[in-house]
Parts: sequence; structure tokens; C-alpha cells
Amino acid sequence: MPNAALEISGLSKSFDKPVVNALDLTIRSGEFYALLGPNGAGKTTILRMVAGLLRPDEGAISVFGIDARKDAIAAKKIIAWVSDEPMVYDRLTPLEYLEFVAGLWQIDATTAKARALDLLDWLGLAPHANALCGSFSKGMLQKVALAGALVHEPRLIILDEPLTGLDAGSARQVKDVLLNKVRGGVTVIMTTHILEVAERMAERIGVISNGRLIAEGSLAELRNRIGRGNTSLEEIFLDLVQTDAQGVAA
Ligand SMILES: Nc1ncnc2c1ncn2[C@@H]1O[C@H](COP(=O)(O)OP(=O)(O)OP(=O)(O)O)[C@@H](O)[C@H]1O
Repeated sequence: MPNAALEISGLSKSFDKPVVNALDLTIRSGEFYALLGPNGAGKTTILRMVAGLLRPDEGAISVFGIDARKDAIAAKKIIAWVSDEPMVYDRLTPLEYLEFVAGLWQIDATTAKARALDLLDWLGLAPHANALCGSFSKGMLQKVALAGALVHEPRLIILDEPLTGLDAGSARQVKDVLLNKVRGGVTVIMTTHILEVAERMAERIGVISNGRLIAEGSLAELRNRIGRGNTSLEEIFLDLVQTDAQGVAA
């Protein structure tokens, strides 16, 4: 697809058993895409391969036309990876941390500071900009990690369960930042178990089960697919996953 942010084809990964099975997945440029699936379906494994943190057994990954397996550094420059386990240096303040990360990306100090202050402001961290991260709650650390992932202004933001554990105010700040990024043309892919978030925010939803994409589309398309007009995403999800499990067991 010419305007794809991400094109995955034939992607496979096994640990002691197959976890990702010949996956094909295309995310359009500028799209907000939610990846759903039961525990252990392979979502994190897929995203870790896209982010260049895990080597696929087979398959191709293209990020805005860059072969992410052959030219991992070029791909990483345009990707943000936000894990569900934030890694931030305890002995730095959020501002120092963001300036440090910006330095790794060779962003000049003035731009780095301006971006860092904007991100801290959007995420409600401005009052804590000069406190040590070691004193922060897990939710605050999650927001600092998100800010760190965005400081190089990536074109593709990949997030693994970004809202888990956040209070309502923090979740709203994170959602607003992501929606603003999408409005600015950035592509967002995130996993979530909060179906309401996928329902409200995502333009398209992909359902992963046993390492394969078993359904994909807008909420309306998924509803049509299971043949009921007013169904909630939760019912659609449970229906799809149960049907897939029956198929795998048969
Ligand atoms: N490094 C690893 N070594 C061995 N097995 C692994 C490794 N990483 C993941 N797995 C296994 O791969 C399977 C898929 O895990 P993955 O974390 O991708 O699922 P998930 O869909 O993200 O699940 P959840 O919704 O619970 O986060 C699981 O059975 C998991 O135990």
C-alpha cells in the first residue's frame, strides 16, 4: 500500500511454541489503530518485533517504506515504542530525562527543552518537572516514559497498554496527547484491554488470537461481520475470540 505507515507480511515468531503465525497486517498512515486480543494472543510480541526489540523468525516489516529488518536504525528513528513497563532513570528529573533522551537523538538543546516543556505540560507533569523521578508513582513514570518516547517527534507511535494503571485524569491527558498527534498526521498503534478506549478512539480495530489477525475493521464493520447491528465491542470481541478458539480446537 503506497501510504502505509506499517506493513507486516508473513511475520512469525516461536518461543517454545508458535506465538505469531504468518501475520499480515497493514496500518495506514495517519490512522489510530487498536490491537485487541486475549492474554497471551501475541500482541506484545508483534509490537516488540516492529519496534526492533525482538528478532522475527520469518517475515517482513516495513515502516513508511523502510525495511525495518534490514535498516533497523532508520526505522527506529521514526518509531516511538512505549512499553507497559516504564524505564526511567530515578536520579533524573523529568526535564533532565527528556533532555537526555533528546540528546541521544541529537536534537539541539533549545529545541529539546521546548519540546520537553510542552510534553510535560500536556501530560500534567509541569509541576513536577524538577522533582526526581525516583519519587514518582507508577502512573507518573508511565507519563514520563511516554514523553521520552515522543521527544524525537516520531511518525509512528506504538504503545503497549498505555492506559493501564492510570487514574482518570492521567488517562485523559495521555488520550488527548495521542489524539492530538493523530490530528497532526502521526500514526498510532496501541494494544489495550480497555475495550471502551478502542471503541471510542480507534478508527480501526484489529483482533489478534493465537498470533493471527482474526478480524479487522471499524467498529461498524466488525458489527456487520458478526451480523448484529447494535452490539458492543465487548460482545463482538468475545464472539470473535470464542469462534476462533473453537476453530483452533476443532
Ligand atoms: N521472551 C519470551 N520467552 C518465552 N515466551 C514468551 C516470551 N515472550 C512472550 N512469550 C510467550 O508468548 C505468548 C504471547 O505473549 P504476548 O506477551 O505477546 O501476549 P499478549 O497478547 O501481549 O498478552 P497480554 O494481553 O497478556 O499482554 C505467551 O504465551 C508468552 O508467555
